[in-house]
Amino acid sequence: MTVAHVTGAARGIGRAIALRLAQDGHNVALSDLPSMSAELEATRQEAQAHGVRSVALHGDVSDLASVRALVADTAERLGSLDVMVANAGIAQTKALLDVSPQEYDRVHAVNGRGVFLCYTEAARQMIAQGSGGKIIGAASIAGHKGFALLGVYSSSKFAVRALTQAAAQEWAPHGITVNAYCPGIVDTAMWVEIDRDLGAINGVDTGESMREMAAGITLGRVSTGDDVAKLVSFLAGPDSDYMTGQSVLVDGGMLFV
Ligand SMILES: NC(=O)C1=CN([C@@H]2O[C@H](COP(=O)(O)OP(=O)(O)OC[C@H]3O[C@@H](n4cnc5c(N)ncnc54)[C@H](O)[C@@H]3O)[C@@H](O)[C@H]2O)C=CC1
Ligand SMILES: CC(=O)C(C)=O
Repeated sequence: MTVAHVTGAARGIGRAIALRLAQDGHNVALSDLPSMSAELEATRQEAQAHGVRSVALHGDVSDLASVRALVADTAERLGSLDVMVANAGIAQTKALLDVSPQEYDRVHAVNGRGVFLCYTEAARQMIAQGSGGKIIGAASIAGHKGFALLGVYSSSKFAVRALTQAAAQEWAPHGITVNAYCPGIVDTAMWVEIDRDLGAINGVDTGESMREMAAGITLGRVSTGDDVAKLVSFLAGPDSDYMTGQSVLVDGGMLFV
């Protein structure tokens, strides 16, 4: 049985991925910030109901010591690390002229450095194990197009795509594939926050910004976490063995690139 680690697994897309990977038969290590421990434990219990082993771990993906411990604990408690899903991320909805250098750094610390640390620490473990692996990161449609009022967030997601391409080339000799998923508008707590902040900036009612963005979705609805989890299930399994360095849109047809 393979072992998958999912960061940011307490809620939203990470939770959906955790449950789908458990359903697929992976043993799962699920991690999130300590402040999310109740939600994380609920996800872990749901995952375990699929008949796999599961552990809940706490850590901050922006911190090297923390990510090292997450990887080491996964291998120690579940026997190996075969799939890393670097899902944790934060949003920021602000005009560029209003973003302080500290605010810029925080977004990149979680979304950029966090993915870098999860990718590299997972790769070190997989290389030591000697049996390859699958590394998967959270990018976004905002990693394909810079969105107004989401400029710093968008730049952090472009970074994920670049890291994914470079890592794929560097670690192919070790049998490790590296790919990213690029959701569009997913109905999670993150989008509730973005909708609220866009509404405040543009002076429109709650829900209006999401409705406006959703109007551009070819398939006519916003995404669920499960829509994204289906793609991650494929990327984590053997059917994607001949795929690496890709950042795959799963956006209902918002961007055509
Ligand atoms: N919701 C959306 O429309 C889209 C989301 N994404 C990306 O998908 C990923 C998941 O997004 P959602 O589930 O919507 O977000 P969310 O805000 O609902 O969940 C994110 C999870 O990550 C955790 N987290 C945040 N900072 C962390 C840190 N420093 N260390 C460890 N965990 C941390 C949070 O506690 C939370 O449980 C993110 O990377 C996001 O940027 C990409 C495209 C669209
Ligand atoms: C949260 C996110 O990535 C977008 C584009 O909405």
